[in-house]
Formats: sequence, C-alpha cells, structure tokens
Amino acid sequence: MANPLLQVQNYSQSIWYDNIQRSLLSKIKQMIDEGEIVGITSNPTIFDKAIGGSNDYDDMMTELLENNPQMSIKELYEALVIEDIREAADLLRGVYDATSGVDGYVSVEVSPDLAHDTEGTIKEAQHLFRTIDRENVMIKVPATKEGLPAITQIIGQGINVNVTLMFAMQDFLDVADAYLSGLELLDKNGGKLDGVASVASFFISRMDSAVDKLLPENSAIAGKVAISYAKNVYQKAIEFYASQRFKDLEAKGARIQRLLWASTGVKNPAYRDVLYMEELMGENTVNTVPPHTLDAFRDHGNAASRVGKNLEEVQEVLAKVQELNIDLQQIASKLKEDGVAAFSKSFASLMQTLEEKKAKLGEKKNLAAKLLEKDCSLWDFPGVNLDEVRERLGWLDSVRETQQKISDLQEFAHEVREKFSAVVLLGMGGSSLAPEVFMKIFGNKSGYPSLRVIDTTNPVTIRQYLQEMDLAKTVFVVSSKSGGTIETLSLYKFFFAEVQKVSSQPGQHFIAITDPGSKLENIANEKQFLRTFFAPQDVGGRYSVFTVFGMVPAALIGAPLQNILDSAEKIQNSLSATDEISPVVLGTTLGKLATQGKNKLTFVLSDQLTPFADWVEQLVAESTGKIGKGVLPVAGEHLQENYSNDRVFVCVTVGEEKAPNIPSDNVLHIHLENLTDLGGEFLRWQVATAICGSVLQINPFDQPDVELAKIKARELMSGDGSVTSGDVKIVRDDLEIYSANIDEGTNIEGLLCSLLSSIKSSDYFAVMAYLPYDEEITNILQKIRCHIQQKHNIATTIGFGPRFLHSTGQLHKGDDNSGVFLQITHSAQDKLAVPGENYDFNTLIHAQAAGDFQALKEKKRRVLRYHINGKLLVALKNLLFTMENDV
Ligand SMILES: O=P(O)(O)OC[C@H]1O[C@](O)(CO)[C@@H](O)[C@@H]1O
Ligand SMILES: O=C[C@H](O)[C@H](O)COP(=O)(O)O
Repeated sequence: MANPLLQVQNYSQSIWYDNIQRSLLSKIKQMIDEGEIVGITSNPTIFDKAIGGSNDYDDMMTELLENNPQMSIKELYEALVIEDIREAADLLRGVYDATSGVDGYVSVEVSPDLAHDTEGTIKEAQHLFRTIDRENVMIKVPATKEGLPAITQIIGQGINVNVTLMFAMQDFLDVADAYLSGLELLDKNGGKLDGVASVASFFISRMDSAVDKLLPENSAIAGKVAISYAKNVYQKAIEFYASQRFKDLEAKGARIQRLLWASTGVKNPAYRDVLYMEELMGENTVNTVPPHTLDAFRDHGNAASRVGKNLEEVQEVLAKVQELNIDLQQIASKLKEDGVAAFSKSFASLMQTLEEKKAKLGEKKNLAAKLLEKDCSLWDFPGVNLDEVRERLGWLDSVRETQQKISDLQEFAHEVREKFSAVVLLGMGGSSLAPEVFMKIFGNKSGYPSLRVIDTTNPVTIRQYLQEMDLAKTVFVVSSKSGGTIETLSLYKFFFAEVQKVSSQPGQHFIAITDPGSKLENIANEKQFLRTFFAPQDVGGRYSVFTVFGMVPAALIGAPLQNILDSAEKIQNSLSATDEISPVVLGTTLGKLATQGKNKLTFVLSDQLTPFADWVEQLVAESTGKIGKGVLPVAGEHLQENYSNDRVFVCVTVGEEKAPNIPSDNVLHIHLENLTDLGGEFLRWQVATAICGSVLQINPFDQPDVELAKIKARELMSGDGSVTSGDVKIVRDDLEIYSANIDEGTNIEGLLCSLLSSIKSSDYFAVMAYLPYDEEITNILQKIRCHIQQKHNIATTIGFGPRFLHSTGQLHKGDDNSGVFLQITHSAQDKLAVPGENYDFNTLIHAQAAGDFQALKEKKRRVLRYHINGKLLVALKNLLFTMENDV
C-alpha cells in the first residue's frame, strides 16, 4: 500500500516533524530522504525531553565543559540546541533548494522567558539566526502583545519567523498584520521579499482539550470545535491574502505567511488518532506532526483536501458553541498565557537538568578520568595496600591492546580447528568463567570446535566428561594466572596422562594461558605445549576477560571477537556518561546502596544472558566481599511478589524483549540491542565493580579470605590421602552432620531448624554443593533454595564447590556475617587418582569442603554440613522433603 504520508503533498500541504533529538537525526534524515517530511519544528518541551531525558548530549557537554569550564548553563543549552538545529537545517537544505524556500525549514524558539519582552526577543532572534548561520532556519516568536512588534522587526531584517502560540482569530489577524508590516519594513530597508518566509502556528488539540471540558456529556460537537475554529481562520486567511496590501507585496516577491497547524497530536484517546491531520489537510498549509501521530498516519491515515470543506458544519459547530455560552476568545487568551507558562516551565526544568548534569558530569568525569589515568587514590583507604592496587589496573588497557591482536588470535584459531574438534578448558574462577559465557551465549561457530570448561574436582563429573571426550581430537587449554591453582594443576595432570594414552605427542594437545615465569609456563615448556599465551601481569583474574584468558578461548570457538571488543570500547569511551547504568554511575549507586544495607544485587537476566550471571557473580562477590562489607550477587531466583528492602535489582533485556515487572523501588534496567553488545557488559561491570569498591572503601582487586580455606584444606589432607575433620554432631544412617556457630540440636531436623531460625531479614541463604554437575541435582537444590526464599523472604544463592570458592567464597568469609550456609557433600565411589600426587580427586574435593567449613567456622559464620555417604539423589530428595515439611 502506498504510504499515505506521501499523498499529503498532492493537496499542497507540507508535513513538518514536531520533534528533534540528536540520536534521532539519522531517522529524521531517512524520513526527509523518503519525502515524508519537509520541515522540522522544536519547542522548549521537546528540548527538555531530548536533552533532559537522554544521554545523547552527554559527550558534547563533557567536551564543551572541558574546553570552557566557566560556560554558563544558558550558553551550554544554546550550544547543544544550536548543534541540533544546524544539523537538521543541513539535512533539510535539499528540500529548501528544491522548493525555492517554501519548505525545508527547521524552527527554534527564543527563550520563553522573553515572551513579554519585545527588545529581548528581537535581540535573541538576531543572535540565534546569526549564530546558527543557516538560511533555512525559522525563529519561533510567541504571538503575545510584546511578540507582535518583535515579529515585524525580525521579518523587517529578513529573518524567517514561525509565530507560535496562536489560538484565536484575533491572533491570526494581529500576526498577519505584523507580518505584512515586517515585509513593508524589509522592502523599505531594501531587503529582498522573496528571501524571507514565515508561518503562523495555530494550536489545535489544546483548544479541544479546554473546550471539551465545558461541553455537556456526549455532546455532538466534542472534538469538532478546534477544527471548526481553525477552518474558519483558514477562510479568513484566504480573504486576508487577497487584499491589495498583500498583492502589492506579492508583486515584489513576498510569500503568504502559511497557516501551520500545531498541537495536532490527539490528546483525547477517544478520538481518531489522526483526526487533526486528516481534517485540516489542504492547500497552502503546514501541519507539524509529533512522532506518534506521524506513525499513525503512515499506518492508516487518509489523505484528502478537507480544510476548505464542510463549511456549513463549521458554522453549525461554532453557533452551538455560542449557544452554550462558551467564549472561545477568552479560552484562547487563557491558553496563550498557559502556553507561555508551560514552555517557561519546560525551559526552567531543562535549565535545572542541565545544572544537575553539569555537576554530575564534573563528578563522574573526575571518577572516570581518575580511573582511566589509573589513579590509585580512588582506593586509598586505611588497610588498602596501594602497591597491590597499582599492579592490578592493567585491565583498563586490555580492550585497546587486544584490538591489535585479533588477527593473530584468529590465525591461531584457524590452525587449531584444522586439527581438533573440541576444546576443553581447565581453570578456575576468572580463568574459566568468561570463556564459558562466550560458549554458552554464542556457541561455537560452524566449523569451529566446541568448548567445555572443567572447573570442578568432583570425580564423578570428571569421569563423565572424560568418557564423553574424543581425546585424539581434543585440545586442552590450561588456564591459570598464578600457574599454581591446585584444581587446575590436578586436572591438567589427570588429562595429560589420559592424552598420553592416545598420542605420542601429548604436549601438542595442550595450550597454556598464564603469567610469564609461572610454574605452568615451566610445565608447558617441558611438555612442549602447542602454544603458551602470556597474560599481562597487571591484570587480576576476574578482570581478565579482554586479555588472552578470555580472548584465546573465544577465538578458538569462532566467537565474534571484533564485536565483543568494539562494544567494550564503546562503553570505555563513554565512562563519564551520567545515566543511571553508565558504569561509573552504576558503581557509585551500588556502593552507596550497599552502605545503606541494600546489598543483595539481584540479577534478572534475559534467558539468552543467563550464563553471564556466573561471571558477574565472581567479579562482584570476590571484589567487594571483604573486611565486613560486600555486595552479594544473586542470580537464578524466581520472581516474587514482594521483597525485603535489602535488594537492588538489575534487569537486563535483549532486542525486542520486554522487562518483567519487578516489585521494588530499586530496579536498574540495562537493554542490549543485540547479543553482540555483550562485550560492553563485561566492561560495564568491571568498571562498576572497581568504582563500587572505591565507594565501599575497599580494595576491589584482592581476595584476602580465599587463602584461608586453601590453608585449611592443605592442613586437612594428610600424607596418606585421607581427610580429617572434626565437629561431627550427628551420624544417622548414611548421613553425617556437622555444624558451627548455631544453637545445637539433638537430631538432624533440630540442627536444620537451628540453622534456619538464626535467619534475620537482612541475611542470605547459601547452598554450597560439592556435588557432581547434574541437572537433577541442580533442580533439587533449586527447590531447596526456592523454599527458603519464599518462607523467609531472603536472598538465596547456589554454588557448586570448589568452583564457588573462587567466587562467592571470598564474600562468604569476608562480608558482614549475614550468610547462613548449608554445605552438602557426598562420598563418591570413584576416587579418580591424580597422577603423580598422593591424593585423588575424592580426597581433594573433601579437603576443600572441609577446609571451607573450617574457615567459615573460624570466621564465626553459621554453617551446617550435610554429608551424604549413601545414595546421593535419594538423600537429596529426603533433605528437600525435610526442609519443606519439618523445618
Ligand atoms: O588463574 P588462577 O591463578 O588459577 O586463579 C584462579 C582464580 O583463583 C583466584 O585467584 C582466587 O579465587 C581467583 O581470583 C582467580 O580467578
Ligand atoms: O511547534 C509546535 C508546537 O509547539 C507543538 O505542536 C505543540 O504541541 P502540543 O500542544 O502537543 O504541546
């Protein structure tokens, strides 16, 4: 079907667009190119919405203030507005030339505060016209008593004028007279009359909104008064421009001052949404149309010449208005007054928003600039070792540095995919989580190997993964910054021995990612690994996604490296933005809220982004949970009807998705146009977390309490490979229960009750499962968690051990002791030896669980360990049953 907007020109009406905003300029260009619009209008309300309600202008504001910190708010406003008006004028220049100056104008209004100041209006009109420096600009001047002489003077100087805020027939007559006087003045001054244009903006919907209130219920003339009045004015205009006075001017090139229908967005939803467009269409008029009305007309508008038609009905409607004693003249005067006041209010609100933005930008700029300069003073607080901080700020260069290495990474990936069909990454925490996100979100590109991360010491899972592997076609990435992480090295030893069974060159199945000089580098050299990638030493594990730790595995599966880095760079380049989710603001907000006790950061992620939660969980928890402070990341919970007030939500949607309704006052929304914007999210959260650490006055780059559990685990692993752990409280059937820092109970139910009755409203409940990765197990754990979430209305988390020890494990022991912990362990039949060591994986995982239990105990955390010796699933279901029914 033909676009109805394009048919409007058949009736000699020009459609202008009643809207402008920087980010819309490309859309506006498209509408101009397609012939849908031939002009643009703006007003103070439109700019208030555009500048106050978006970040479109933040970069320019930052730049302007950088060049001139003394710039006043008014100057700032003007600079932003003028830039848009110029750009719009340039976009419309083609129309202006093609129509010989009939159309192709963009209108900008003088400050509404000058509405009653003739001299001030003249000066500002001159100033704007000169500064904008475009022929196809119209200066908007209100049709007030003081505006009329200004119109004459401005037209007399050859400046185009759009007269605004016209409501009454008398306005038309006054304005038309002022216009002709202006033309006469221009003529007298020797100016060219064909070089000046003017429109008279007659406001429609506002008149109906005011009159409809005075009409009896279901009145037949509802929604018809403004149109009838406007049609009457139109007739008057025809008469006026047939006058000899105008004919004389026309002979010298003058154009009529076209009537422009403004305020044509329907305000009463009961009316047809294109009512004012359809009814007022006709020769020698302009209609300036707001976005939603334009969209509606494009969709179902009906173009026809109507403004000069049905004149009997016009008279009937106006007679009826008189009959009802409705004084349109009086209403019009009031609307004009109100209009001036409303534009003044918008203008004042915009000035205030700019004032606030300027202050915020200064503050954010300081933080952003300090961060980009790697200024350690951001974390200069008692107890923070600044030398350690200094050695952990390299991540701020990672995106830029890795941009240079894309082709090397891709070449290597190409070599690898010729030989292997699967990549297995062995690593913990920051060395494995980002690659797993990439694999789960992007998948492996066709022709590229798939990737599996192994970050457990659970023998059942390791065995199962081994059985699923085709070792001859598998390449292992051993990923460890320190090169000494026990899980990673044990897994390496195990899989190297397995590969040795199928390959005469086992080292060629291994790639190392590590710091130069690490133990892993030595191993890689000795075993002749396929390749060793060195990571920058000044980037900590959880901030390393853009280094080789994240990018090598991403390249191996053919993930969109360029998009990932570009979207991250985009975020990095706009660190001083002021919107609530810009990284610096986000970090500041999260830090401030956490200090007010709102420290349960709950992620409500698009299904497509679910895997991102594990990465962000580690970043936030390990970075912030220390010295009695911390932000607990919560992911994977069901939405509830109400929440305790310690929650902050971050809702992330992608593409067309709608955000769910979250019943909380603290909800931040992040929207990704598409999944390839994911790179920016990694950077957003790295910056936000670092800044949050600054607000919390901690070092967000260390993990002081992770070591404690490791020490305890080492102590518990005796030379013969067994694990000793005291504290057993109850032994029943195939169960052993241990507890610490809770009231004693005499049976299992009693101990569980003690644990749960210790819960306070600001606590959280954490399930820590040293169990195989398995869907059924996960489902049962989810049910346990869900039960506690609902029954106690607190935040809940689930972590698989030892994986979570490198994530929430730090926060569990470092925060303000608000965690209530249920640790679940199981004795596997399969011990699975670690070649060359005196321990097997079963011993290792038990030592890790028992070590963490001891560490939690020492830190006075409330913890219960539920150790299962018998059938795992049966025991888990029993535990769920007990929790749902007895405790
Ligand atoms: O890369 P590495 O040295 O093996 O460390 C793995 C993980 O262990 C930690 O150092 C401690 O949990 C994390 O910060 C890190 O991501
Ligand atoms: O120039 C256009 C006017 O300012 C605009 O159409 C006013 O519309 P409104 O009545 O919807 O605010």
